Amino acid sequence: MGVKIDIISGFLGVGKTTFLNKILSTQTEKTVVIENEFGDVGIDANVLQGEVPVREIASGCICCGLVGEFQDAIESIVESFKPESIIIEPSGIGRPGDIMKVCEVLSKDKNIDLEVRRIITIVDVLGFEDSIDSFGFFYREQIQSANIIFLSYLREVDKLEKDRIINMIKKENSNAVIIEDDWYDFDGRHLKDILELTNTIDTKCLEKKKSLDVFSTNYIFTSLSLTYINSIEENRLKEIVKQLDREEFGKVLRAKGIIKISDGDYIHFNYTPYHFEYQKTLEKDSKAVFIGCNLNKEELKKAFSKGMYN
Ligand SMILES: Nc1nc2c(ncn2[C@@H]2O[C@H](COP(=O)(O)OP(=O)(O)OP(=O)(O)O)[C@@H](O)[C@H]2O)c(=O)[nH]1
Repeated sequence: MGVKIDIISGFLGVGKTTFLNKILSTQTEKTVVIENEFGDVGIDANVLQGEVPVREIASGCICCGLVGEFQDAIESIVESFKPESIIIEPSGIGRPGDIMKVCEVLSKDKNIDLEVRRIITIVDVLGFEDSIDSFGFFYREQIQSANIIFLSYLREVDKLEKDRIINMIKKENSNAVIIEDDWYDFDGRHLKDILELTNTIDTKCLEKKKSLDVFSTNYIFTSLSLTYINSIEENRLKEIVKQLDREEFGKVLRAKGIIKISDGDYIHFNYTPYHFEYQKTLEKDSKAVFIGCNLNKEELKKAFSKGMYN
């Protein structure tokens, strides 16, 4: 039997790693995770919990710039772990169609029996319209490739708005199962049950969704990684977030990291233009990643270094 591939797709900051963590807690198959981060510094591998081995591929997208590395990773995982399944979390600007293509090439050329079982796409209902307007080409592809779609931040919209967004998603993909309940509250078992229901879906319909062009997301998105950031005041961090919202450092679409705040605690923060939150963490390895378009990297660096001395 071939190795089953599940892809957890979705734009920057929609909840892919959170979703993955939930399903890993109930994993019964012998599984390996491939975690792809666009930035140079990986944050998500630290966040993943449990026993499942995680292979991290950073500094680009496994569907364009890092195809070779991705192929090598699959080959070595299959050879050394002999997994029953591989869960791939592409970066938020990754293209599932291209990942499917790579799996197909590996099956044909290297005789590795891989079967794309599911493409799960998570959509942030608050960011949907903005993102489809700004990044239609591949944002749409993430939705169109899915055979199951989960919705994030449902609690922040009313029923009317939720139905409006779901109708727009259906126009992009009428074949996918759209889970209309708030998955964020579900435990891993519940999510696994939902996913297993979609096992019966004929994944052949995914065939035609493979990308045909050679567009690379690396051309429009850039990232900045900061390491060894000194402590920063909580209020200063909140000020920086306001600056991010005002696009003072370019269009920052995602920021995340671990930093020390001035009372000595470390926090794990998550930012998108629609959400900002942070909580205390036991990690003590300061690092942050910013992903966006036209990033003003020098100003961003300065903002954080100012924070050190305030
Ligand atoms: N309240 C709420 N928070 C959410 C929801 N989905 C995600 N989050 C939070 O959003 C933040 C980002 O989630 P991640 O799981 O890191 O998102 P991601 O898609 O892996 O992000 P990338 O690193 O950009 O790929 C985390 O703090 C989550 O707890 C949701 O539906 N509701």
